[in-house]
Amino acid sequence: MTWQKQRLPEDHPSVRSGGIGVLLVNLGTPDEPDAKSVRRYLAEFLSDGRVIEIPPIAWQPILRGIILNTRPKKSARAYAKVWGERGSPLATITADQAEALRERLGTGLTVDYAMRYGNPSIESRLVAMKEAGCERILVAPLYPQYCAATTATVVDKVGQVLAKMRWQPSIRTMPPYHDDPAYIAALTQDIGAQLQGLSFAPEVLLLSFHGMPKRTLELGDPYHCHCRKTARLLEDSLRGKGVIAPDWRVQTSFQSRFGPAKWLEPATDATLEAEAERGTKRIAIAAPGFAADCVETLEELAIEGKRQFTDAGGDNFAVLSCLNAGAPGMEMLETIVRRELFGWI
Ligand SMILES: C=CC1=C(C)c2cc3[nH]c(cc4nc(cc5[nH]c(cc1n2)c(C)c5CCC(=O)O)C(CCC(=O)O)=C4C)c(C)c3C=C
Ligand SMILES: [Fe+2]
Ligand SMILES: [Fe+2]
Repeated sequence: MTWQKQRLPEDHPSVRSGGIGVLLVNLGTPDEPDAKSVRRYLAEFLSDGRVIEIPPIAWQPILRGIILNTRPKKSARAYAKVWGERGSPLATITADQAEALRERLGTGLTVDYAMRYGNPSIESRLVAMKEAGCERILVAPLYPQYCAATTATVVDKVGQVLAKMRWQPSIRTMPPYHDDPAYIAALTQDIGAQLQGLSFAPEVLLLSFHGMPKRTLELGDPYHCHCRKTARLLEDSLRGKGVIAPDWRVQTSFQSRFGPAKWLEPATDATLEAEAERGTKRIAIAAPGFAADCVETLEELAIEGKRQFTDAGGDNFAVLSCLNAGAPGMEMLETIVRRELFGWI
């Protein structure tokens, strides 16, 4: 980034320009694990028409009258179980990913992170990057599988922020990377290392993705297909590299159902129970669709999932960590980000 003072009239404001930035974006999380903070976060998240595809006139009374009076208390209890010294795991890990990427890309680039809902907001970070002189910004939604409720809403938000700027930076957005060889290789390496460290040999490796209303698949959202393709490529890679034994089964499921509508199936909780009931004693779960561990992996899978599996008769249960800011995941992110910055750096 350059501090351009050359040949400006004395009374001309100084402007920073010429910089290039990368903005990592994840979903968002409450500021604190209490009902008030969770309520504020859920109110923003669940008011997004990309997330709840019901007309606001019908949805807002349900949201304000029922959901925001019941769910925050329950969700806050889940967040409290996984909250770390530095705060929400999702925010902490995303900050660590930005730091690690900054080190890998070198000092010539500005690397920051934002949350689609909550803090730090996309608006605050984009404005800060522009003020720091970034004229070109790569926005990188940390979602391997494209989904309107996640990827598209980040791009929508960026558009809303740009709409308020007189002097806009040029923007690129990182594409989904569900079938990128760098992503499959990172998962293979990371999952392989974690499986080797287990004290038991699983009979089943369950790949659990965040769910979506089934209707979105019928409306043309590629999310389900992206998840299925990731699962297929990952299983092929794990088998091809001898990471998993030939007799292990690899299953795919969808977690975190929200509301009464039909969601993608099979559901993770039902799969865990069904596996235990058919006699599976040892299971490992990976969540390849989450770039960072969060309440959905650390509480819903690691705590609730374990209870569901063992209550139904299972013995050994392990949830593997997400790629987070570890070397395989950061290697992948650096590869993809450098590719998307082509021509800019
Ligand atoms: C990884 C992709 C994700 C998709 C697709 C997704 C869709 C989706 N989610 C909800 C509702 C909730 N999700 C919640 C948490 C949450 N969701 C994702 C990711 C995806 N969501 C993450 C990374 C997180 C964790 C956030 C954290 O702070 O750790 C929650 C909040 C928690 C709770 O109350 O259970 C809700 C609610 C919908 C409705 C949806 C698609 C329509
Ligand atoms: Fe979600
Ligand atoms: Fe959940």
